[in-house]
Formats: sequence, structure tokens, C-alpha cells
Amino acid sequence: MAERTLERVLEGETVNPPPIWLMRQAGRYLPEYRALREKAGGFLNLCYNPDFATEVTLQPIRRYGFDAAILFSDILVIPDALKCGVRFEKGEGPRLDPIEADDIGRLEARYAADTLDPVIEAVGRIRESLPSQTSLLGFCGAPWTVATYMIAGKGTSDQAPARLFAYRHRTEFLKLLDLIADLSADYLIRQLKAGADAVQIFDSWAGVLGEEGFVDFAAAPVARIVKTVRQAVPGAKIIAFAKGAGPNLSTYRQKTDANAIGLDWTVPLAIAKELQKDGPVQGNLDPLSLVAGGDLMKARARAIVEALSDGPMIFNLGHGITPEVDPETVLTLVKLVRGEE
Ligand SMILES: Cc1c2[nH]c(c1CCC(=O)O)Cc1[nH]c(c(CCC(=O)O)c1C)Cc1[nH]c(c(CCC(=O)O)c1C)Cc1[nH]c(c(C)c1CCC(=O)O)C2
Repeated sequence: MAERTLERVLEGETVNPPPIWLMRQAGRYLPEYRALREKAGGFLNLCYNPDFATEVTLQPIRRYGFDAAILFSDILVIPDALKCGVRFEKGEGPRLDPIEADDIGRLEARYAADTLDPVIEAVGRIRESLPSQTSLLGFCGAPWTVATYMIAGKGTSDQAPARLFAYRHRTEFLKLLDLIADLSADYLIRQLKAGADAVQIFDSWAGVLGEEGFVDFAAAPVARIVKTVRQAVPGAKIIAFAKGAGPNLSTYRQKTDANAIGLDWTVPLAIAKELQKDGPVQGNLDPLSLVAGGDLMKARARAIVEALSDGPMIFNLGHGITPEVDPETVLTLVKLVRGEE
């Protein structure tokens, strides 16, 4: 039986107060993050320097004592290791050299696994530095979400380039998803062996897919990752977060066999409760309620705890924290969830 609360919940236990961590808990809303990013001179320099990555991962733990730390990295390190020209320009979001159908057969030969060595080194250091009661989460992007960036070369609002690509070049697209799934599984296995206690798979763009696309492009490649990871690391604990998946969430849990599913803020609490009957859930406070703060934030957070804390739950946001958030509001939230506010 695991000791740490987040891991106990992933094993199906109900823990009160529920463990809390926040997606993107290390980031620009924290002055200490902004200072270190300035010093590193670029986002990828933070990710690939084990000292910086360790320090940034620990920043929110020192401030708030969250129940889990999440490795500081990015889902786009896999395309970066595939030499897709990943860059982060200030105020613009990520840019990549878009790939075409003909490129897919040649991608694997370009893969440089050692690109990720510093990230794995950071995992070991972070685990050694964390308090024993704090879980360490590793992560990767889901193949569909990572593929949307590789095809469009940037984030787009409805992922039309990737959807169209998938319809026009189905065979090549499925091959791309399998490749990303296999590299991601290997990457998660390395993280788990280096000291990660559980991992989360981020499928931030799952919500733009239709019924069949959801199964073939979102759920199936994540199921492939889960299976491969558990073959290498029996009992590996996995959270799968498919943003916008709404009515597909039950199918998603069933098909992926993840220990817990993440819920974005659009999932009604009555439906969250239904989904919880089949296993642990994580979520689902609207990140903007944290920007608004005050009584609105407190009321929404209380409603989530009241609805879900009689079953296995992990308190989190419904998506990543945004840079405008006042760090004091995060402290209020943590205290509230722990019954201290
Ligand atoms: C789609 C996606 C990406 N990255 C990620 C996702 C999936 C989750 C989601 O949907 O938010 C995941 C991610 N990105 C980052 C983490 C670190 C761990 C954490 O604190 O949660 C994690 C888990 C750091 C980051 N990744 C990024 C930042 C901001 C970089 C900076 O300092 O300028 C951070 C802290 C950059 C990034 N990286 C990505 C985008 C679209 C952007 C730009 C958006 C933005 O600026 O907020 C790709």
C-alpha cells in the first residue's frame, strides 16, 4: 500500500482531505519562476538543464506544499528529439517545422533519445529533493495532441490542419501516432525508473475529435502507451487527461485503462460523480476562477470537494494555471481544500 496520498487515491482509496496539485503549478504566475527563466535565457534551456528543471519543479512545493510535484518539462520535447525544430518565442507559444505525409516514414531515423537524458537526470534529482510525503509525477503528451503541433507547426484553435491530415492521409497518420506512442511510452518508462511515482498523459486537444476520431486517434494511442508502460513497469500508476472529451470520458477510461481520468471544468459535477463510480477522478476547477479569486473561487472549489470527496479524487484545475493568477489565491485554495480556510 502506498504511503503518499496521491498514490493511494490512484490505487482507488478515498482520502480526506483529497490530495491537491495544479496543472502548470510551476510557471509564470510565480515571480521565482520568471526570475529563473530570465536567467536561463529561454524555456527549453530550463527544460534541458537538470539544475534549473529541478529548481523550478520544487518552487511551488516550497510555497504551497502540494501533495504532488510535476516534473518541469514540456510535451514538445518528443518532437524536439525528432528534430522538428521546436522553439518557444516569447509571447507566441510554440513553433515547429510542420511535417508532411512523406516525412513520416523517415522520422524515426531522426530520433535522438539522448536529447531527453537531462530530463531523466532531473527526475532522479527531484525525487531525492522532495519531502517523502510528496509524490513526483512524470508526464508526456498524448500522441494526438503532440501530432497536432507537429502537423500545424503551432497551436491552432480547432486543430483543423491535423484533422484534415488524418482524413486525407490515414495510413501515414496512424503510423505517426504509433511512433509518438512508442517513443512516449519509452520516455515514461525512463521517468518511472528514474524516480517518478506516477505519470500523467496530457491530451489537451482530444475535444476537437468526432466519435471515430476520438477512439482511433485519442484513446487507442493512449491505450498503447499504458499497455507498454505497464509491461515494463508493472502496476505503473497513470492519469489520463483528455481535455474537452465530455461524453467520451467513460469510453476513454474504459479503453485506456488509466488509473484516474482528468476532468476539465466543463464536466458537470453530477457527471463527474457518475464517472467516479468507475474509478478515481482528477479536476476540475476552472483556471479562470483562480484568476477571479475571492468568493467565486471558494464557492466553486467547495462545490467540487463536496461533490467528489466521498470517493477517490485528486483536486486539480480543469486545465493549466494561467500567468495572471495571484500566488496568494493559490494559497487560499490549498487551505480551503485542506479544510483550513
Ligand atoms: C499543449 C501542451 C504544451 N505543454 C504542455 C501541454 C499539455 C497541457 C496543456 O494543455 O496546457 C504540458 C506542460 N507544459 C509545461 C508543463 C510543466 C509542468 C507543470 O507545471 O505542469 C507541462 C505539464 C511547462 C510549460 N510549457 C510552456 C510554458 C510557458 C513557457 C514560458 O515560460 O514562456 C510552461 C511553464 C510553453 C508551452 N508549451 C505548450 C504550449 C502550448 C505552450 C505555450 C503556452 C503558454 O505560454 O502557456 C505545449
